[in-house]
Amino acid sequence: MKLFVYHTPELTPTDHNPDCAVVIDVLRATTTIATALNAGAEAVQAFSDINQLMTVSEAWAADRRIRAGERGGKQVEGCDMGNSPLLCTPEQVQGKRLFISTTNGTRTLQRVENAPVVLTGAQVNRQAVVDYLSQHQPETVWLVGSGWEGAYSLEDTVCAGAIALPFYEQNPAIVGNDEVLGAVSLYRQWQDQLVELFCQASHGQRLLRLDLLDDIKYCAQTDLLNVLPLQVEKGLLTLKS
Ligand SMILES: O=C(O)[C@H](CS(=O)(=O)O)OP(=O)(O)O
Ligand SMILES: [Mg+2]
Repeated sequence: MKLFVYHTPELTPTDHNPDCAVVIDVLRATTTIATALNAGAEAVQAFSDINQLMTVSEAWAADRRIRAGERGGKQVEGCDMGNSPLLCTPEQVQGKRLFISTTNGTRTLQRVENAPVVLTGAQVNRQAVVDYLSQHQPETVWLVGSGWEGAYSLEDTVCAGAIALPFYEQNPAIVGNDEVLGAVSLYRQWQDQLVELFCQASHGQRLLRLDLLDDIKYCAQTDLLNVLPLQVEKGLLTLKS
């Protein structure tokens, strides 16, 4: 197995796909996806285009769907919620499909949708991702951060390091690109102070300006949820059983 870390979807190679792609958007899309599925959502369907989300979700009865639309950290008009994982409670999502479109994470999912295996990872389900990779040993694995509008995001790369660390410690030869070592080093440095790191990050600063410190604290909880979102068809994620 070779691990490659890409800080943003724009930095991934365009001429080939990996055997397995792990989409990472800690603040907040992949944290929200893991939380919603853990809370009993039937599935999560991701859209990079909000208008397409609204059209496709129209076919679902209002009591069987939740429209989660976010741009710039704020809820999109006409949606039921924005992108906060704290709203994905069993009472809200049980048995419903979460239709989600966010600023960054849903674009990353689109970028890697043709990979044979697509998973979503966040700090909250880090171990579930590690367990899958350890068990299945894909030949090439991309850990793809979502960044922010094409720019680097600390929180996504530190999560990539959290996933890569156990493999690197077991066999340094798994390193596929320099970014893996950078991510592992970042996580080693900050693993016990993730809230502090996230609050210093540009993304965390944006969320703090929106009074969303509780979201940051929730997203920083390592291995909170033993769930693994798996793409079963392009853009459609369910729990890996
Ligand atoms: O909803 C979020 O936290 C972000 C948007 S922003 O960076 O807060 O403006 O979207 P995501 O796609 O989860 O990075
Ligand atoms: Mg993000």
